[in-house]
Amino acid sequence: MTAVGADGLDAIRTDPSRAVLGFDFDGTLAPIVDDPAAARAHPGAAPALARLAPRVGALAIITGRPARVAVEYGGFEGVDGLVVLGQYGLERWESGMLTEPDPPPGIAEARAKLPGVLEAAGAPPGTFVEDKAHALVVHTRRCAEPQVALDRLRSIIAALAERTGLAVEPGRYVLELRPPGVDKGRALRSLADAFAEKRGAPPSAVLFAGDDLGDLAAFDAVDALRAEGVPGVAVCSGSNEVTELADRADLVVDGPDGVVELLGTLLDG
Ligand SMILES: O=P(O)(O)OC[C@H]1O[C@H](O[C@H]2O[C@H](CO)[C@@H](O)[C@H](O)[C@H]2O)[C@H](O)[C@@H](O)[C@@H]1O
Repeated sequence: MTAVGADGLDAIRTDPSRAVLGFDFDGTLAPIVDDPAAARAHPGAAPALARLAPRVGALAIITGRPARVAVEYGGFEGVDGLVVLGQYGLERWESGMLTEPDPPPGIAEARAKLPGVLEAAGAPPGTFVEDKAHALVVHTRRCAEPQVALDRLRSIIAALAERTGLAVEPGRYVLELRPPGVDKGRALRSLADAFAEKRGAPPSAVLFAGDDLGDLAAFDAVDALRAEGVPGVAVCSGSNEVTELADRADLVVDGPDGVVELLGTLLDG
């Protein structure tokens, strides 16, 4: 644990009612599995979030998943006060209400071209596409050599993104084509700013926990808030697939088991 991270945790425990907490879903609250449709939150996640929600300033899941999917797979429907920011902040779910924009026009073109592009690139057996309406995700986890497959597809997915006005979000054996202009850092920042506006004072502390490259933007937001005087903690849900987050984190825990254990200690003031 870094010294500034320990200060951030102390600040949360001292004044939880003004703390802003954000959690990634896959790999952080839900163990990674081969089939994205089979992912489910750790059984302790929803109960721990339900205990925290009424006691903290803001509590959010910030995920690449569609918000409705995260709510369903997480079992978060009954967690009063929880906000789910889906598709990297494009969508907002709160108290059963979902707000989402129309999909960007480039998605339809990318959807039409992607099968041909994958075939022309010689995408290995096991490669498949997850269609999230606002984004398309190319998965290689089920290939015989997932990293080799991902590396083979990187440049053609980047070229397709360029042609269709989309951004590429790389992740754990995935390359995602998604709308530009959103990321988890902006999403976390918007939560902190909304809290400050509503309460007339900045949060007492901010925490974000994640496991994948898309979570680094939220770590950047924790750093930026810290530079403005808000104590912060960046938590890495550790895995042997991604090392970049552990290098940047204040605290590394043992995957979703470790994250759920941490959730249970955040009110131990
Ligand atoms: O922001 P997150 O909540 O971490 O979502 C990011 C992507 O996660 C999903 O893929 C990851 O989890 C799958 C299920 O465990 C796994 O099979 C895959 O290899 C992982 O990359 C999801 O399918 C994507 O749509 C999300 O963007």
